[in-house]
Amino acid sequence: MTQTLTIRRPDDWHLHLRDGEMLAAVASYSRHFGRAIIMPNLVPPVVTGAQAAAYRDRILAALPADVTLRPLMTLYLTEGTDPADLVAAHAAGIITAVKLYPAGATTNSASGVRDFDKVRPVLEAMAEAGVPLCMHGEVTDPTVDIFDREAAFIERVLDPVRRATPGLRVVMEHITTADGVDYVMSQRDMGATITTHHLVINRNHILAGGIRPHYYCLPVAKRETHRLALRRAATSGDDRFFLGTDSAPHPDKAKESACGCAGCFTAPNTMSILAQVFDEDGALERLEGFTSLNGPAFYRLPPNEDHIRLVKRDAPALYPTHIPAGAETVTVFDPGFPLLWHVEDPA
Ligand SMILES: NC(=O)N[C@@H](CC(=O)O)C(=O)O
Ligand SMILES: [Zn+2]
Ligand SMILES: [Zn+2]
Repeated sequence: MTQTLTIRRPDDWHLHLRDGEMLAAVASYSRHFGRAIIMPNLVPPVVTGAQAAAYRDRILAALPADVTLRPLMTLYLTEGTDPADLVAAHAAGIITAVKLYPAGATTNSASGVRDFDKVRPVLEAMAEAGVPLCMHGEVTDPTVDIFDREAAFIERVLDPVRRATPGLRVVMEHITTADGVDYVMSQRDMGATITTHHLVINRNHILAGGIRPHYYCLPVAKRETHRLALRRAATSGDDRFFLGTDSAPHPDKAKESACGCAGCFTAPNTMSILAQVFDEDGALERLEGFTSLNGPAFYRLPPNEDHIRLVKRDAPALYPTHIPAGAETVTVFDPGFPLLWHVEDPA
């Protein structure tokens, strides 16, 4: 028995495509998405409008001719960001948003913000010009337990910034806790992305029965009650929540290491996994809102015109377990259950 579901083409509101050989290796795996917000944490980071335009051109050059993904660029906010350059890049359509990494919070975040007062003029200019701010929501205070860093960020940074900068449109990226869900639900004019993997794994998947580096990402997956809160938020139909896969490829050598880096590579099988998750929760009719409607509404963009079709079959959809990237390999996220939903594109 097959079952089909046709939805507007989805968008990915948080994606790492990297650069060079890795970009060439991973770009086509986001083929089902219409648009993607491209994260700027390259080495060195994308900090000016000119760098964002050049990076966008490298992405477009790396995409095969039959992939229509449109990259929406972001700038990496530093304490030295020039508000005039940022506002001009937004007005010219080069960037769609700006990304804030607390310094040291995650992969390639050394140039991030240490002193939030120093970026106050930039945030005010962004509020004025309507440029959304995407935040990696974790404090970096070494005295705060890593499982509490998102909750501490809400109290110490996110809420104070929102109060101090009325009109600033904020996306709390890759929320991982019930605290994140509750905060977003208490606010207006704010969005939150939820990743595919945080709907599937909790911290036991990383740590019980052996350490599994391919499930390690930041913010780190929390306990099961938090995963269930994310599932409820994503499948609720509440338009403040939308998909940002945070697909973040790293060479296997860098993950399977004494100090393995953070990030799950979910681009290849994300839509199959999400269909499975929403199906399991009896919420298939709300999948389109999460993947294809709520994000554009927040970013004040029209939804994609075209569609993809998801088909549930008896035989699972097959995805590679690893992909080659130059001389390296990258492990594809393993959801741990068969993926009965196949993506048919074009619909
Ligand atoms: N999510 C991750 O674990 N890693 C991301 C960075 C990020 O989004 O924080 C990466 O760039 O590898
Ligand atoms: Zn992040
Ligand atoms: Zn990310």
